Amino acid sequence: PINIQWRDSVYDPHLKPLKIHYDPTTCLYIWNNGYSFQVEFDDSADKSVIMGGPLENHYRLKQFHFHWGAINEWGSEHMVDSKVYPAELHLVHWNPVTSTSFEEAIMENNGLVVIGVFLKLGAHHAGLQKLVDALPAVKHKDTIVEFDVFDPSCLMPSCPDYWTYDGSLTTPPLTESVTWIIKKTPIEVDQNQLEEFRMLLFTSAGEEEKRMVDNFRPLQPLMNRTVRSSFR
Ligand SMILES: Cc1cc(=S)c(O)co1
Ligand SMILES: [Zn+2]
Repeated sequence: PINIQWRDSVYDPHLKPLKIHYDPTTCLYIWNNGYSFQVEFDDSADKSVIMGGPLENHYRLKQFHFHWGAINEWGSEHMVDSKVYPAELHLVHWNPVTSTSFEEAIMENNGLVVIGVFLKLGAHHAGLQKLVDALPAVKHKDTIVEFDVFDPSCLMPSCPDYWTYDGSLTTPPLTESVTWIIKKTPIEVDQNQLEEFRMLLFTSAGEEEKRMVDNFRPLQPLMNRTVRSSFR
């Protein structure tokens, strides 16, 4: 993740609007992978896909997860002009044109697209609450709960503006295979919803409990990369 300096980003008039078509019935389950809680999707067909934006072709939704802090002062992976948010949603997609599976796409250039959405403290988020209500069932690492019919579009801000840059995964294998699309406008969630995230555990049942908080990676230097914006 990087600190997006608004003034260093370059408006690219060729960037198209991002097109998102998620099929709620492709939602499979939620699980605690010991790093975040993750909602997995059936990616065996082009049912939940994104296209447009900076993308050459369509990409399939595989999973989404969040990164958050122990307190509201930090938690997001990206920053905007050094402003951090209490949490960040990542929707992970892979390229079915150049790869036959997500696992293969991870190792490919342009294999993955991750849409990042900032969460800020504010109004209750009704769409998120369905997810939050399921979290007690995945409190411990390697627990899983069925979670069907959920449309992650409800977690998208209505504002179409985004930044985009080519980067890497934020966790091993850290391959430089990711096109990042970071939405400019955060979504609002309330204090109780953030606190439910912080009730999850990194640890398995029976182990000494470690709260799942601060599961974000530190900023990386931008190096010679350019951040493009879809808006002036
Ligand atoms: C594949 C993948 C992507 C992200 S962004 C993450 O945090 C973990 O795994
Ligand atoms: Zn992530």
